[in-house]
Order: sequence, then structure tokens, then C-alpha cells
Amino acid sequence: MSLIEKGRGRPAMDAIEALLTRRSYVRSLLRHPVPGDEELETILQAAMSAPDHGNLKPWRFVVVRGQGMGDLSEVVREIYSSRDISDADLRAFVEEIADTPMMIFVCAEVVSGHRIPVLEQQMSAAAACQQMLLAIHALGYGAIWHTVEQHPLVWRQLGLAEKDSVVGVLSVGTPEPVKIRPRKRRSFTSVTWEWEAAGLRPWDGG
Ligand SMILES: Cc1cc2nc3c(=O)[nH]c(=O)nc-3n(C[C@H](O)[C@H](O)[C@H](O)COP(=O)(O)O)c2cc1C
Repeated sequence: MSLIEKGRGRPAMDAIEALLTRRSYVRSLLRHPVPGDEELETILQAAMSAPDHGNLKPWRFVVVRGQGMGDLSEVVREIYSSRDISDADLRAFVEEIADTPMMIFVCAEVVSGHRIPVLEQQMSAAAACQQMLLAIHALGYGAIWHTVEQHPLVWRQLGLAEKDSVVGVLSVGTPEPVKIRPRKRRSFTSVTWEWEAAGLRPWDGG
């Protein structure tokens, strides 16, 4: 069975269908089950196929699941407890993290001073993030990409140096089916042009 055929007891989605139907889910809609070890390996391997100038693989993935989510929520509590946030909001945020079934941090672990600029390396890591989102969706799970604040506690826990960045954290789980509607997407035509010698022509498919 090929990697792409693996899906929770059923064939994984066709690639084009996965591209056209991927959507994000707010954390509160993500439940257990999470991808098992074999599926997780497929997701992580998909990330390794991201475009990568210089073949640097300038990224680091950190999977957080099980008790790890509780530990992570305590790190969040420590960071936010000194901030201007009410006890109730802090408690809700910490609980939201602890209740998230799984997270994957996607970090750009860049090579400084390389002929490949750091920005390109970071973009590669972002492409790896998107590869994971698509694989997660194709395997029948849901996810959302969130920004991560640069904080020494987080950097230490993720094993990052100051030059590195976190391009995002993916919250992963099984979307609660009752509340899910298909996403309406704008047509590509409003943002696409055809090159012509006389100037760009709005895309009309001709
Ligand atoms: C780099 C990046 C960072 C993001 N950070 C956040 C975030 O911190 N919070 C958030 O609500 N959405 C964030 N988003 C947007 C969501 O991941 C998601 O794309 C958005 O809710 C639209 O949903 P869709 O993916 O179904 O179009 C981010 C997206 C990207 C690409």
C-alpha cells in the first residue's frame, strides 16, 4: 500500500480533492482521535517533500501529544501569568491548550551566513507546514496553523537558538462533524493575470 493510500481504514483523499477542500478548524472543534504513529510519520514525511533551496532541510518539528499537552499548557500559564490578563481568561486559555488533542511546532532552524537567504529557509519551513496541513486533511483529520510568540521559555523547550523561528504551530485532531460547513473560497480570477506584451490582462481563461 502506498503512503497516499493510507487513511483511517479507508483510502486517503485524492490529491486534488485534498487541495481544494482543505480548511482550518478552530481549536475547540478538534477532538480525539489524533493521527496514530504511522499516520503521523506520513504527515511528517510529507513535510520533508517541501520545496527546499539548497536541500538544507532548515526545519525542526516538535510533536506534542498526551501528557505533553498538559506540560505545554503549564508553560503557557507561566508565560501569561505575569501579563495583563484576567484569571478567568488565563484559565480558559490554559485549558484550551491542555484540551487540544495534539500540536506540532514547525520551526525554521536556519543556517546563518549560507548562500540561501534566511528568508528562503523560513519560507521552506512554511511550505513544510502547509504540506503537513494537506496530509492531515487527506488522512481525514483537521488542523489549524497558529502563530507562536517568540519567548525564551518556548525557545528553550523547542531546542531553538535565537537565530531560529517558529513558523507556526499546528493544532491537530478530529473535527467535530456537526458544526462543520464547507468553506466558501473567493475565485482565483480576481487575483490572476495573463502576461501580455502590452501589459497584464485580467484572467478570463482565454
Ligand atoms: C503564518 C500563519 C499564521 C497564522 N496564525 C494564526 C493565528 O495565530 N491565529 C488565527 O486565528 N489564525 C491564524 N492563521 C490563520 C489560520 O491558520 C487559517 O488559515 C484561517 O483561520 C483561515 O482558515 P482557512 O485555512 O480554512 O482558510 C495563520 C495562518 C498563517 C499562514
